[in-house]
Amino acid sequence: MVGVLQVIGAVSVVVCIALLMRWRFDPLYHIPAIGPSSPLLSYLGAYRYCRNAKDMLQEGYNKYKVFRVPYIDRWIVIVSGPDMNEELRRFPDSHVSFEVAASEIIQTKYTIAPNLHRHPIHLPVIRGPLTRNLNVVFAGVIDEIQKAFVDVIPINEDEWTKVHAIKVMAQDFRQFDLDETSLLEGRDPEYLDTVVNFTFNVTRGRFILSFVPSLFKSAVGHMLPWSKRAIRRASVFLKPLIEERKKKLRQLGDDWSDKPNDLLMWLMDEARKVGEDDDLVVQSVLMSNFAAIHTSSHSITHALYHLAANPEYVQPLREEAEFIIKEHGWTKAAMGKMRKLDSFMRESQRLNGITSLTVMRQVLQSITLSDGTYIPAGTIISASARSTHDDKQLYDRADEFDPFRFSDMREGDSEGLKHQYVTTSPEYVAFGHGKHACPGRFFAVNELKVMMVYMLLNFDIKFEHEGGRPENLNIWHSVLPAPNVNLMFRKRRDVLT
Ligand code: HEM
Repeated sequence: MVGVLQVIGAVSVVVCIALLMRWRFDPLYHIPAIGPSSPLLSYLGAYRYCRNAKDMLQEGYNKYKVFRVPYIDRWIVIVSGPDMNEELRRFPDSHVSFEVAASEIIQTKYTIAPNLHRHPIHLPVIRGPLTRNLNVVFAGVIDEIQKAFVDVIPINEDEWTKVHAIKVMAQDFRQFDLDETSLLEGRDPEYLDTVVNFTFNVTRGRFILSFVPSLFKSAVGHMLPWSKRAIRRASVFLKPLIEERKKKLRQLGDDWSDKPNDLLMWLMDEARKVGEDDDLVVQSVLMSNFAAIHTSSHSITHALYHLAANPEYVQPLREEAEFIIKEHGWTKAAMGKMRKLDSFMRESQRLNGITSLTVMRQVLQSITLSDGTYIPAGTIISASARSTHDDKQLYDRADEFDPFRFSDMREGDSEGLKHQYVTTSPEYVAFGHGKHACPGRFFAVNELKVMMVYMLLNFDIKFEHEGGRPENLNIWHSVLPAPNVNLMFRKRRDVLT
């Protein structure tokens, strides 16, 4: 018995020494940690970061130029302030990589699809044809939005109708999910659910993998069922459509005069360029929707919460929208002219960006930052969007929602474009900044504006229960609109009661 206890004691001592050595000789040891950094205790810090990332990031931002926060299974190094944000985005792809960081954080290979990890064809499509064809896509989007609203917000003539904002906005976005599949006869509910639930399943898979040691990640990752199931289900709907288009391509080639100009066709073209088949097209439709649906639905929900909390802003926004639409119709040009709305949306996103961390990169070759901090290869490094946007040196009354702060800045300003919703800068990183800033933002901004204008012009909106704007929910660095909140919609009357 004594012998067994001695062995257990000796093993425990060896494990403790090994953990202490690993901690002491961790190449990130010299970077200040927020929360405890010692072995095991750092998990308490990770638990706190999960619930309270905002405060921990703010603490680091106030104290240090470079610091680290504990994520589930690793440390993330954070830089503070616009000058460091700018420095980070300037590192070349040979030294730091957005793709590797994203795929490490999301575990793309297992939670989305291995093929997509090798051939991210959605990127050139979103950057290229989707953005170039915004005018063409725009007409379809307006049509779809109008149809979608009739489906998801059934309004009674004179009564208030209860609407669960997050759910309804996500439903709305799935109904015009960037490709002709949304126009499939009857908008098949199974396909639409597959698209929307995909995000949830990616998050679930990622969460499970975070508890799996690196050595076993591949084995466990390959066993996760959800992305395979989603790809199978989406294939049932997409593959016949893809096949039909391929047949036409074979028959007509360049003479196909009414070749569709939509996401599905652009993805098919891109897959052909990299020598891949229909599976990659299906995966990239899902990936595009993954990138688009929840980001957009959360952003608009945040903005609606501000509108419901501050009904005094409804009138100026309505007046602007009515005036501009009268002159320019429901066009992309009209959306571009709505500066107050643009500012309202940008300000909502300044305070409620979908993530507290942006400009995230994985270091491929060790780098040294301008303050002398050495960052070894393999580290994930990021800017703190949350704290940058709360910085009182950058924004007057930074903690207040001031909806027209950006349109006021644009008044008579030769740098007007600098303050529009799509523009990124070291001070405004809600869409990231630099080469890997969100490529879908040009599409998203127009889409969100059309939805806001539609709601402003057709509905009165208030919270089900009074008491102001509900607090956001922060889980790790994700910033979600308060769940379980109902908004009340009513057919618009000119005077709000
Ligand atoms: C308001 C809505 C949206 C928000 C707030 C948003 C935000 C972001 C952010 C913060 C990033 C990471 C950038 C970084 O950290 O440097 C990102 C990347 C990305 N977004 Fe968006 N996004 C939105 C809508 C969309 C839409 C509609 C699409 C697709 C049409 C899209 C496609 C992407 C893609 C593909 C990336 C990865 C870029 C890359 O790999 O270089 N996003 N987005």
